[in-house]
Amino acid sequence: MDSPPASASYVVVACDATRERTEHEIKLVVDHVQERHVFLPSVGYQTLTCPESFAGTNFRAREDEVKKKVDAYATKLLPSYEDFESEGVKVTAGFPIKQVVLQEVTKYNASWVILDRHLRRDLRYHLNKMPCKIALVKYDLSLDIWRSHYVHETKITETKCVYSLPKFVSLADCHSVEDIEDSIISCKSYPHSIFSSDSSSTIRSYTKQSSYGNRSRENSSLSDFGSSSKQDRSGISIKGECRLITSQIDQKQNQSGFLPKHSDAPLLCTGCGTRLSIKESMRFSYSDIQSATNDFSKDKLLGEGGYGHVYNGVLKDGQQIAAKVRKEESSHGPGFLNFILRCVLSFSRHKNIVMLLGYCCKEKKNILIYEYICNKSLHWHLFVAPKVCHRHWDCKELRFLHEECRGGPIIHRDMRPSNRLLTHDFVPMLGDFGLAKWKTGDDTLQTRIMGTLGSYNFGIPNLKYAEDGIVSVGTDVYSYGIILLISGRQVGNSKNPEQQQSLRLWAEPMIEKLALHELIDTRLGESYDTYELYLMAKDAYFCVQRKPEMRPSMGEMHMINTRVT
Ligand SMILES: Nc1ncnc2c1ncn2[C@@H]1O[C@H](COP(=O)(O)OP(=O)(O)OP(=O)(O)O)[C@@H](O)[C@H]1O
Repeated sequence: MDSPPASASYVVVACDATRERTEHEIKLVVDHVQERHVFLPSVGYQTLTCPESFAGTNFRAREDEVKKKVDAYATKLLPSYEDFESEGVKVTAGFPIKQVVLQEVTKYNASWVILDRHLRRDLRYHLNKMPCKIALVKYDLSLDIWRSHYVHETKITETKCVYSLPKFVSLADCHSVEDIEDSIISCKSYPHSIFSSDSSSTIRSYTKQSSYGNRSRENSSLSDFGSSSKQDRSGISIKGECRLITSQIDQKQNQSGFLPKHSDAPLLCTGCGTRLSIKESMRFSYSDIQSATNDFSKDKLLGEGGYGHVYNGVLKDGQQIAAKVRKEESSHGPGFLNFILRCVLSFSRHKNIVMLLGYCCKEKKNILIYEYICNKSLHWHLFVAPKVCHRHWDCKELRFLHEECRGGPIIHRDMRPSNRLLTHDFVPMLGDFGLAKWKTGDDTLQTRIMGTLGSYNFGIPNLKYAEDGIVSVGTDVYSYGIILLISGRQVGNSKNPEQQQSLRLWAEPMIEKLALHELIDTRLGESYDTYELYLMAKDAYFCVQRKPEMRPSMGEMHMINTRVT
């Protein structure tokens, strides 16, 4: 392990200042961290209450305007935090957040960066760019340590949380960066005083296991971790602890049926430890699927869609699967062709697209085997158990389908909340290619859609499509806009095109007036991010433009969002 540079005694705390709770969090840090540098990047849609609205303005010109306003807001915000300066804390406001964090870490040679929970989206960026230690404050003020030591090489291939502390590190007793480390170690050495007994978080419970017991001592050896490793009272080094925790996670997974080989596979979800291992053969035997799903038992049934029943299962090597069993049995004819088409289209490999692991055909039975996505669908989170407005609106997967696939764009045609599956980190995964089409020729796909309008597409598209049955990539863009609009709001039967259209008519004037809070379901309370709400509303507004040519492409959406956030 590399030692931090001798001069480094700064902790950079990066917060999104538009959030109400942030002030409490900042105070928590400021009250206890002396002679540290607190950095406060800030953006806010309130600054955008300009007389103009989104309406009738060129999309790109509007974005430039937005950036100027946000910059002005950041400058205005600084004086209100001057009090902190007298307490030996430096406050900086700036935009875009991630670049200013990087700038401040470099300038102050900071040894720690603590990101507030709303900056989770930038975690990977920071892990890639910064050599220092990195932690993330979670919703319950507990702390995830993402890097606990200095590194030379910051380029990472995989991000995963090293360990979690169920409470915000008690900074009251910390007088130096080393103390923070000590605090972390001692938390782990005396779990009963610090760790909650809540076992809902798997990482937390792994951490709890790893913090005491003979095994942890046996496994920690100073020679493993370099001479600069710090030791706690029981002789456990920080890095040793991290390594130990990783092995404990693997051990835990093995206990729950994961075999060693699978435990090396890349993590799909850092929340629950689900992994994805790709098989050598795409063809699965029927008996393997039968035993993985307990012979397609009812308690393994995840749900039923138009295509068939979907069962959860665990393969022999520990890989979790979702097996979609086609309702209509066929070994030839249109039904079988549809099965083949789904297979082919599902091969689109992207980190935000549910991966098809393979297929299984037995006599007339056709089964598609997908990776299992562990945290239900966006539909479930919005309508069945709405709690927090999560950032689920990245459109990377659509950009990939529309703009990055070899052989031309793929139009998904079935974008709806139930097709956006989520991990415990709320990473969206697009599933179900049952209606997808390769776009051929010019701007429109001259294919009349089979099936009823209602069952075809949740966001019925493109009024043009509804009228003459022609789809384009703009169809997906429209559906995506509708998904953004319904976020946090139950709109009755989401398959009903008339309701979708009235949702657009209802939302448009509010967005134009920037009365954005009125868009949000009251059940969400204060638990949403105002700036994200602004971005969502803006994106939705443009995506559901009546004329497809007025809608942005997914590439433009992505570019603008990465620039603004
Ligand atoms: N890969 C998966 N991982 C976890 N759950 C899944 C997966 N695929 C589907 N499910 C769940 O199974 C249920 C049925 O999914 P399915 O995709 O068949 O529904 P659908 O979108 O209505 O289907 P269709 O478009 O074929 O009508 C849903 O609750 C969905 O959340």
